[in-house]
This record gives sequence, structure tokens and C-alpha cells, in this order.
Amino acid sequence: MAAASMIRSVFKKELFSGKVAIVTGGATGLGRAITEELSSLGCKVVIASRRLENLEKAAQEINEAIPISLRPRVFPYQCNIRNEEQVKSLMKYTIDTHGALDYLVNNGGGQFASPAISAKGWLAVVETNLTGTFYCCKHAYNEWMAGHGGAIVNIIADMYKGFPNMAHTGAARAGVQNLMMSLALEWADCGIRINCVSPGIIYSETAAKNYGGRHVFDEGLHIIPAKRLGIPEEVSGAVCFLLSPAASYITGTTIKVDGGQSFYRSPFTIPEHNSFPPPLEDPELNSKL
Ligand SMILES: CCCCCCCCC/C=C/C(=O)SCCNC(=O)CCNC(=O)[C@H](O)C(C)(C)COP(=O)(O)OP(=O)(O)OC[C@H]1O[C@@H](n2cnc3c(N)ncnc32)[C@H](O)[C@@H]1OP(=O)(O)O
Ligand SMILES: NC(=O)C1=CN([C@@H]2O[C@H](COP(=O)(O)OP(=O)(O)OC[C@H]3O[C@@H](n4cnc5c(N)ncnc54)[C@H](OP(=O)(O)O)[C@@H]3O)[C@@H](O)[C@H]2O)C=CC1
Repeated sequence: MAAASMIRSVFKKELFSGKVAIVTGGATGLGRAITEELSSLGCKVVIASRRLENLEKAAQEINEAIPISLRPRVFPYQCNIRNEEQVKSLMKYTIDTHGALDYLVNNGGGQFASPAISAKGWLAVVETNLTGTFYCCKHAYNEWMAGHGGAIVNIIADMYKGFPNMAHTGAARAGVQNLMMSLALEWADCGIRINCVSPGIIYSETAAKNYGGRHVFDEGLHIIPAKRLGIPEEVSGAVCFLLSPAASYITGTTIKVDGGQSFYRSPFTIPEHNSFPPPLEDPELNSKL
């Protein structure tokens, strides 16, 4: 991750001055880039995830890049988004300590590659990505946004052609996208905007480590029209845009940050086989082929 002093943003300084955000998974990868950019633009950011030592280290590093008179802008808070009580405490802490909750970025999550997963693995991934996002939205709404409005961005994934070998996350992320659309309608009358950002293959050290190394990400290059991987800062820019006043008329939509990957080739190869039924299950109709 780049030193916080090297943060680059195309947005104007102090764009988010006086605002308060929560970024789940804000200590690493995409979440860290989002936290760095938001805080560099004046936002106070509570970063929340399971590993407190990671959060504390990231908060310290990012705060050190901010002028002393304006510190701290990043605040660590331990929270497992799979635990509803912890999510509720996160929202209460943020509002009690910082006086508002303008933005919620549901970024914390993940999965593992596995063709035939256990029910326990399925539940772990669905609870983390879908139910965890639901808990965060629900309590942000209950504790603050229902009365004050706000903007929410959910990070999802490229699941538009199914997600073989990661069916658990494909199902969970599609669920998040549909949840987002429902909430965009249910909560429009409260002044809440909610959208998704859908990254393709975005290289960060922590993400790659989770899959066994950089080479696994590089193996995806042939399915990316841009012919390169993305970086976390390219996702962060889309999140900042969706949170900003420039997106004041945008709700219920998804921005893909994937170099064109989602409508190009699937990484999954179907083995040659002869297992499909003949047309109308009548072998004689094979003669029509
Ligand atoms: C070609 C192009 C290519 C390109 C390839 C690149 C892909 C790019 C697209 C996506 C990229 C990213 O998302 S990058 C982000 C990567 N980062 C992450 O995923 C980090 C967060 N991930 C996680 O924390 C985990 O994966 C997650 C499952 C969600 C939570 O794990 P936990 O350890 O908390 O879960 P637990 O409750 O302890 O575990 C429950 C069960 O889950 C299963 N399980 C958990 N981790 C497992 C694992 N690594 N491998 C197998 N099985 C696992 C086991 O059955 C566990 O039971 P037991 O066996 O009984 O314990
Ligand atoms: N990198 C990529 O190519 C892509 C990433 N994504 C998604 O983007 C998001 C960020 O991933 P990325 O930055 O790449 O990878 P990272 O592994 O760096 O980030 C995942 C973050 O999620 C947090 N997290 C995981 N489980 C929980 C939980 N139960 N409660 C709270 N926080 C949790 C982790 O923190 P901790 O361990 O401390 O809890 C970690 O900070 C994830 O949802 C990921 O699946 C989607 C598509 C592509």
C-alpha cells in the first residue's frame, strides 16, 4: 500500500469536510484505499473489522499523513459484521463519538475458491457478505440514516456470468445487489442513496495472499479487456464519486470497475463432454444438428 502521504485523488480537497463514514474492512486492500481517499478529502472514517491490531496500525499510519491540527481522522473499531450486536455497537459508537453517520461503505468480506463447498463454508461466506451487509445497512438506517439521510456503497463482485468455483460468493453478491435495489426504493423517502461498486480483479497484497499469491491474479489477465489488473485506488475513486454530491441523483445502480471483464470471457472452462440430453430428449432429433 502506498504511503498515505502519496494519496492521489481527482476530487477537490475538503470535498467530505465535516462528514463521518464507516468503512468495513478499512484496514486492508480496497477498504484501506477508500479510507485513505475519504480521509484525505476531509472525512472522519471509522474503520471496522475483526483484527484490531490491523485496524490500529492502519489508522496510525493514515493519521500520521494528516496535518497534526486535523488529526485524527481515522478511528479503529473492532467488529465482526457477522455478529448483529457488534454491528449495532459499531453504529452507536460512531454516532455517539462523532455525532453523525453520513456514509457507509460495506467493503468487508471475502470468500475462498472451492468447487464443492461444505454447508459450513457456504454459511460463512453468505453470512459474511450478504447477512453482514444487511446488518450494517439495517443498523445504519435505524440508528441514524432514517432520520438524517445518507449514502451507502456496497462492494460486490463480478458474478454476472455465474461464479463457478465460488458459487457461495456469487450467490451472496447477487443477493447484495438485489438488496441494494430494494433498499433504494424503500429508503428513498428518507433521502438515502444506496449503490454498488463491482470490482473485477484488483491486486492488493492482502487479497492476493488470500488466494496463494500474485500469480493467481495474473492468471486472470487473459479475461480482462484492459489487459492489466486493477488497483484499489481505482475502486476508491468510484466509491468517492457515489458518496459525493456529484451522484446526488444516483441510487439503486452498480458501477463496474473491472476493465471490461464482466461482459468478456468467463475464466471457467467447461470440459469436453457428451452428457447433455439430445434435443427434446429424443435421440432421433440429433439428425437435425
Ligand atoms: C482465473 C482468474 C482467477 C482470479 C482469482 C482472483 C479472484 C478475484 C476476485 C475476488 C477477489 C477477492 O474477493 S479478494 C478478497 C480476499 N479476502 C478475503 O477473502 C478475506 C476474507 N475472507 C474470509 O475471511 C473467509 O474467506 C470467509 C469464509 C469469508 C470467512 O472465513 P472464516 O475463517 O471467518 O470462516 P469460519 O467461520 O472460520 O469458517 C467456516 C468454514 O468455511 C470454510 N472455509 C473458510 N475458509 C476457507 C478456505 N480458505 N478454504 C476452504 N474452506 C474454507 C470451512 O468449511 C470452514 O469450516 P472449518 O473447516 O470447520 O473451519
Ligand atoms: N480484490 C479483488 O479483486 C476483489 C475484491 N472484492 C471484494 O472487495 C472487498 C475487499 O477485498 P480486498 O480489499 O481485495 O481484500 P482484503 O482481504 O484485503 O479485505 C477484506 C477485508 O474484509 C474484512 N473482513 C472479512 N471478514 C470480515 C468480517 N466478518 N467482519 C468484518 N470485516 C471482515 C477483513 O478484515 P479482518 O480480517 O480484520 O476482519 C479485510 O480487511 C471484499 O468484500 C472482497 O471480496 C470483490 C471483487 C474483487
